[in-house]
Amino acid sequence: MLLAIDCGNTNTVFSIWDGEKFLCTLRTSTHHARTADAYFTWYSTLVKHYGIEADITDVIIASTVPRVVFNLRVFADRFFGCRPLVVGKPDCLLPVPPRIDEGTVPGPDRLANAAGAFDRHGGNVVVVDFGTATNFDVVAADGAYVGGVIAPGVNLSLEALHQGAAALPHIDVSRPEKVIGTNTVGCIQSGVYWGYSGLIEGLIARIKAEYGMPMKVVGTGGLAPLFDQADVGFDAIEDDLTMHGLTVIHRYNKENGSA
Ligand SMILES: Nc1ncnc2c1ncn2[C@@H]1O[C@H](COP(=O)(O)OP(=O)(O)OP(=O)(O)O)[C@@H](O)[C@H]1O
Ligand SMILES: CC(C)(CO)[C@@H](O)C(=O)NCCC(=O)O
Ligand SMILES: [K+]
Repeated sequence: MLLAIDCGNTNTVFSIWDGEKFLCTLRTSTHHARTADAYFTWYSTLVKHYGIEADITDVIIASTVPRVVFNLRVFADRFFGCRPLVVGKPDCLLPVPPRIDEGTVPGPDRLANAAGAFDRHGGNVVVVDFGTATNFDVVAADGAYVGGVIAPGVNLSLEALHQGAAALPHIDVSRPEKVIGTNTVGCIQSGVYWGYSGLIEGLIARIKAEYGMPMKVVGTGGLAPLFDQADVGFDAIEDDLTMHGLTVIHRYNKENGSA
């Protein structure tokens, strides 16, 4: 069985893949100082709690935080006796290499999104991924990741507003009915929700115009369903897209002798 690990700047997600389906998904905050033993204590407690019989033979990691990879390698080696595939490292093959400016190191999560989107939709896709940042990942007809957009994430924007403006409280993002807020919270909610909806809609329109061919738009990440309520232009919402991409990359490496 495969353990797929997606380390974002905020959260780290583990999913167990039995070759056909995900048996479970576990989430913890990302901390570079977390040791291999701490990962295993957390992991084994939850796997036992869910009553899962997991015989892990393979591990694949996509990390946007380079420093966490060392302890995750130790974790894979110590507890599963395997050398993990690390997306973005030279020994991890990609089904299709990215086509971006030389010297650019694309986020491994974006490479996984591209592989996952191509497998499900066959290219000419833009993935909109809501995490710490909101990234738009453009996947060409042949499955190559060809770039996109990085915008400040929704929760990061709210936090920045709270940090930078003494009289503004911290609030959670939600969909206000009205655009014209009549209290402070309502005004902030409108600015972030309707402002961000405009950002998404506008960027999708500009990406499509520049790309020049019909594209599918797939939303993923925790806040995708909330923004789908504003009809920003998603054709599909797939909350497991990054993880699915990791299983695709893993399978490709197995088939091509690199894992
Ligand atoms: N209505 C909401 N308001 C605020 N946050 C929400 C809401 N719904 C979901 N979330 C957040 O979305 C997160 C899940 O998003 P996701 O895993 O895509 O990104 P992340 O973990 O925040 O970022 P990264 O992947 O960059 O670490 C959850 O941690 C949750 O806090
Ligand atoms: C944009 C984020 C932060 C999104 O998780 C991540 O993919 C990243 O750190 N990327 C590196 C830069 C790039 O993708 O071009
Ligand atoms: K993510």
